[in-house]
Amino acid sequence: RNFPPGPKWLPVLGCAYEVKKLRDKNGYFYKCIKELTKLYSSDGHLLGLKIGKDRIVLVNSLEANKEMLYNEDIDGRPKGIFYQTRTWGERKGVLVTDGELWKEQRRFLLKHLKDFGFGRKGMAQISSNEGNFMVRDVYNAIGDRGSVELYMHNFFNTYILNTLWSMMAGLRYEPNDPQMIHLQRLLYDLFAAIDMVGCAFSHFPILSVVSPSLSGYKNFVATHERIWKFLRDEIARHKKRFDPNKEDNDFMDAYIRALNKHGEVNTYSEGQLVAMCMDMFMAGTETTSKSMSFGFSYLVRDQEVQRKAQEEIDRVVGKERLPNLDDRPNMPYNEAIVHECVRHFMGRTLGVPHRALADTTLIGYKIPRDTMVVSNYTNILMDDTLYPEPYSFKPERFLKNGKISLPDHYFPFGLAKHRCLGDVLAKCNIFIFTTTILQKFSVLQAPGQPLPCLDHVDGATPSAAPFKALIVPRN
Ligand code: HEM
Repeated sequence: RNFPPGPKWLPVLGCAYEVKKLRDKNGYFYKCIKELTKLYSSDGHLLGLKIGKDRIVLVNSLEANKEMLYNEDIDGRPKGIFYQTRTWGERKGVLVTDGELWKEQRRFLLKHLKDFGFGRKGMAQISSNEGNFMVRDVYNAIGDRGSVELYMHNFFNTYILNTLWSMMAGLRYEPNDPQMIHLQRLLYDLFAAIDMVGCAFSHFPILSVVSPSLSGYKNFVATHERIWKFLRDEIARHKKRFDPNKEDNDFMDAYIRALNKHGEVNTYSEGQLVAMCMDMFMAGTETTSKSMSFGFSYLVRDQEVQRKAQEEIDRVVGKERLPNLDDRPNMPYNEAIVHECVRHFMGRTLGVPHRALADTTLIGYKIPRDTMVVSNYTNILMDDTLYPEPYSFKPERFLKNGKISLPDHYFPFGLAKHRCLGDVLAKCNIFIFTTTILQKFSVLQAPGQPLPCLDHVDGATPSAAPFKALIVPRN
């Protein structure tokens, strides 16, 4: 009683059939949520669903989202086959865990990542170095031809991964590294096949046994097995060359030192290290590169935005040196582009699911313990009363009197205890990579190709539809 309004629940299925029907009709999960909210919720704040075994509440309004994110009774993360299969049946990592393990490990992760530059000058330097490699690679691709056509929806992936991986594992990869191309392809397909609230086998776990291929379970496990192997191999290499008398080179070293010193005590274990690396690999790269995929699809479509960004870059940085993070305070237009990229990405998806740790209430509705509670960012970041013409790319919406001004309703990285821990890196990378590319090149519609399409690829993390752009040196 007093559960948030939504479609009727049938035995076993819940309202899975109605959700599937509307999803197929609309093409996108967010459109399906919008239609269901309109049909069933008179105040629009919340939508209550039951899909198979999962009781799910989608949090639509700004008011309800703020209340939810600050409610400590909703600070859990979901349990179940989907979340635990990621980490070989156990609850590990920092992305979808809660309680003492999450608290202790999140603290350790942040403390030690800082030793390797995270959130500090070193991080900006790492990002600038990757910007340098990126420019080198584009010039190489152009050769003596004067211009080159490149796929832009995934162009930044490896450079973004490198900024994080150099702090996590002391490594960087070349964009044509076959293992990296393969891993990124696996991740892209995986994220397109699932939603933030799960997938067929998580709502109906029996499907993982009776129909492992069709339900996506087999693919889910196979992708994770490859990622585990990639990470375990790297951890093994780190362990082999670990020297207790030498300074740690990266986060893996710091964790191995802690394990060597104290053993697998409390929440510390080698499995936890693998899980944390996987979480960072997934949460840290897909999100930023897909934000940039949206940004560049709009920059190709709207040359006036590109022109204004380049005018500011030329005025503040000039042409001799590459942009760096110290330039950001003097480049509000380009900083506003960063926020607009992130808005377009998060505005097409849901937050990382929370779970009610106890019976509680939200906007006066009852939320029973173990309900999955998920922020509907589309509703906030694409609300035309908060962001007029929400599907246009308008950096100006984050500027006031020529300075950055972020409204209270802009929180694409979440709020409170589970707030994203990588926002500083994400914003640093988007700023450095966008300004570095636009300083050196113009990014134009490729001849014979349509303008980048605004329909995106749906999934747990949405992506701009694949598109090519023509890259022309500005000098
Ligand atoms: C544009 C880029 C990004 C966006 C939009 C984004 C957004 C978010 C959001 C909305 C959450 C969930 C907050 C909640 O549950 O209430 C989150 C959590 C998280 N993000 Fe990000 N993120 C981005 C980049 C990154 C990066 C670069 C990293 C790693 C360096 C990262 C690591 C994490 C982790 C570990 C969590 C879980 C935090 C926790 O539960 O304690 N994210 N992010």
